[in-house]
Amino acid sequence: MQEQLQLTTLRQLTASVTLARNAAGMEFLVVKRQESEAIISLFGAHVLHYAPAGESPWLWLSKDAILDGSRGIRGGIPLCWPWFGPAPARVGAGKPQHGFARSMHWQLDGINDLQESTLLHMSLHASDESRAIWPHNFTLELDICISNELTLLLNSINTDSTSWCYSGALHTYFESVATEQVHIDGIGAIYADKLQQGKQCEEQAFALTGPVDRVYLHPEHQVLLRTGTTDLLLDNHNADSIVVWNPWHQGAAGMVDFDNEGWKTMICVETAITAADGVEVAPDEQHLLGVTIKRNG
Ligand SMILES: O=P(O)(O)OC[C@H]1O[C@@H](O)[C@H](O)[C@@H](O)[C@@H]1O
Repeated sequence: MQEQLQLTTLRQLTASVTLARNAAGMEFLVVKRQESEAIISLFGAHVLHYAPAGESPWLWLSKDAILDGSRGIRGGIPLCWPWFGPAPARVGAGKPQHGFARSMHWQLDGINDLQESTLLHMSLHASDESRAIWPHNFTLELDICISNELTLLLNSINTDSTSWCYSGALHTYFESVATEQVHIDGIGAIYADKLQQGKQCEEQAFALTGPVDRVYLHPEHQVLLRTGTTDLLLDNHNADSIVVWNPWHQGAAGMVDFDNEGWKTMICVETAITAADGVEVAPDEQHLLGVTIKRNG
């Protein structure tokens, strides 16, 4: 993966973490531990890669992902915030899909290199740039915990004098062996089908046989994803829904950063808050959205 990204090491930050840069000048944290490895971009606080040592990656990254900071990265775990999907009416027209957190530079606040895990603490603060898109003050904190499992905790803190609402997602792209090998349990049967203008549908067992863009409305806390190589458990924290997305070949062809064959070996299972009004956060209050991805059994 480090080769695909063509990273040059800048310096060792801790025993497990090095700072690296690609040819476009983007900075990355490369985590190498005894039991696992990960790569995180400071642009978007974006986890691009996670794999248990010696095993195939759990996350999918498009071969055509654009890694120059001009747009969000296709693959890994983009952070959709402070809204999911097209900007809601309360925000106004002409705002970026999935918000702005995935396409801004984040601050690295600290690294805790522990024997059982490596913790990365990152944050994004309101700025003139963010207020031009969303006129509120906030601090967004992301804690990433890397061990034999991967945890992301996204904490939305209201530093403003009035309440605001947010929605969003930990928009995880998983690597799979082939579409027919993907099985998902625990998402429930009821979903809003974004391919049918949000029509509410019901399907008892999920099968990936064509394009899907679905918001599962009554998921269980724990979702089981079978990718063909690994059975993964997703422990979702405070999500009101799970989004499942695969654009299939027609959809992928319409995206410059989605490699032509990539749709065959990916599935997005997203830990999301999609309610139209989102979650209200009062001044000085905070709200956590999180996921732990781990091997089943
Ligand atoms: O191209 P983007 O902005 O990264 O979005 C990718 C997809 O993200 C999914 O979460 C949405 O449900 C889809 O509708 C969308 O197409």
